Amino acid sequence: MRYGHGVEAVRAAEGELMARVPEGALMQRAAAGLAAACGDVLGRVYGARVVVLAGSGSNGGDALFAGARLAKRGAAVTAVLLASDRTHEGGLAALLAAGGRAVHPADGPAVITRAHLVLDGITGIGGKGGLRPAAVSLAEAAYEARAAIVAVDLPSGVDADTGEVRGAAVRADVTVTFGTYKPGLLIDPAAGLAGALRLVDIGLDPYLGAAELEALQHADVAALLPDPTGESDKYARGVVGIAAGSQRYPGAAVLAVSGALRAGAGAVRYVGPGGEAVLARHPETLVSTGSPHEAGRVQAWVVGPGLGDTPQARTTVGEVLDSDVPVLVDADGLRMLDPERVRGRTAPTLLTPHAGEAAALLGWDRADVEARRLEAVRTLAARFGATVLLKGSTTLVADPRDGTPVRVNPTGTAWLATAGSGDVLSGLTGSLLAARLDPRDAASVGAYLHGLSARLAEGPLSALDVADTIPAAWRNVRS
Ligand SMILES: NC(=O)C1=CN([C@@H]2O[C@H](COP(=O)(O)OP(=O)(O)OC[C@H]3O[C@@H](n4cnc5c(N)ncnc54)[C@H](O)[C@@H]3O)[C@@H](O)[C@H]2O)[C@@H](O)CC1
Ligand SMILES: Nc1ncnc2c1ncn2[C@@H]1O[C@H](COP(=O)(O)OP(=O)(O)O)[C@@H](O)[C@H]1O
Ligand SMILES: [K+]
Repeated sequence: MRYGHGVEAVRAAEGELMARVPEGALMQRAAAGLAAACGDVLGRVYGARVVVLAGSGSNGGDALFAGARLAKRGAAVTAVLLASDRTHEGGLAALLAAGGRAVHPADGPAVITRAHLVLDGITGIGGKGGLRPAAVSLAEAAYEARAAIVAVDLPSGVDADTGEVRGAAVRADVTVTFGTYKPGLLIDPAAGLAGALRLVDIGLDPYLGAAELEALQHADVAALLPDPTGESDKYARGVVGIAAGSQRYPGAAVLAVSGALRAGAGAVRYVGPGGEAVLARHPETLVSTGSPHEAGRVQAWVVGPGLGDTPQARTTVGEVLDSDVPVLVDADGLRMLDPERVRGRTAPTLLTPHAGEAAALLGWDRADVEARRLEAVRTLAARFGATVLLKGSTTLVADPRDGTPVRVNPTGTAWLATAGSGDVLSGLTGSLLAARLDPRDAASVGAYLHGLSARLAEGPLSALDVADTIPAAWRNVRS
């Protein structure tokens, strides 16, 4: 598991730790890890041209001390001092003593043009808002120079706590972060600017407290996958009910059923007008044309994909919500939700909106959901008393229980932005709910397998390709 902590928790932990170690020790640990990462990026440090963009705080201090270490190993290091009257004194002194030099920002672009590596030490967790104009032109010069850009702790200009990007920000190839992942490194749009992440242990762990965010890794998913045992029968493995599709969108039914079958459901019961299309593709499906309560026993329901917005669809959603098993509501089903009705359910509910659907549920603009994903998903979970999986470039899963970390899915790929892939996710996740995973686990394992399937499919893919690759993703997690 990867854990993320916000600025307040990091500052508190730093305070505790600093009281126990010699002054400056943490910054030296950070700088040593940073210099080692720069060495890996450069391949050969001796003779490399390195530029340090040094802001006024400790982030600049980390970068300057790392620059000093690289200078000692034979790199030609130039610091561009963004606030020359407030530069970290010890860091600058160390760099100059190691043979580095310092220049004014106006001279920055000329040295950046020739650099092999640019260290972004403008702001870290103390940054407020986007980059200021002097820094913007340096960040642009670094980007144009095609130098490798290594961000110190965070790409400067992004919001460490939320992943928001409110102005200009550095676009890094690698971010070397200290002690723990900050939310802004894991959540888009900021995460998209961080490049590859590298965590340097500076000894904060014992003082960090409960995580705010979690990202599952292969081993975590492997431990949660519901593999059948010798005693399993189809009921023990989980029967999932799918109420999806319409005359107009029978394909949504096929895709949701595909997702469920590929994710190990013991059986899939389908209700709705798409039965013929479902059977043509998946003859093993138990199809009925009546209403959900006539379909027979299921361990979880998926309702909503391609359902349309008709009185019949509303009745279907209402009946499913009346059931006493976990329910996943997606797509059209989300338009028919009353928070009180969801809150009053006896079994868990999982909502899986994309940004547009989340915006409609919240009464926000879609762009605001995309900019403030963490706030959006938490607000929805609290309002509905439900687990919420917010889809998109970073899929987030929030639980209504207080203090439960939000899960961030690390496996997505933009190739998933293809019609119908969300329907596959709903069936896949419904199958995990039917296998009795806790809704938060079902949602985060579902998103993980879904993203991994798309990655394994490599390149352009259709939603059915995603479904067909789920077993390979399952094996990949197991291997
Ligand atoms: N002090 C220590 O021993 C350690 C410090 N670390 C580093 O210290 C950083 C936090 O340091 P600070 O609290 O000094 O804060 P930062 O260095 O992140 O930034 C604060 C400084 O930047 C200025 N600033 C804020 N927003 C700005 C903007 N948009 N444009 C330009 N300047 C802006 C502020 O005026 C302030 O001087 C961490 O991110 C990390 O890099 C630790 O990770 C390692 C241990
Ligand atoms: N830029 C992106 N990067 C990664 N995943 C994405 C991106 N855009 C969309 N996705 C994923 O693709 C799927 C699309 O689902 P959805 O929006 O419901 O589409 P549909 O209704 O066509 O099935 C979701 O799993 C979502 O997380
Ligand atoms: K930085």
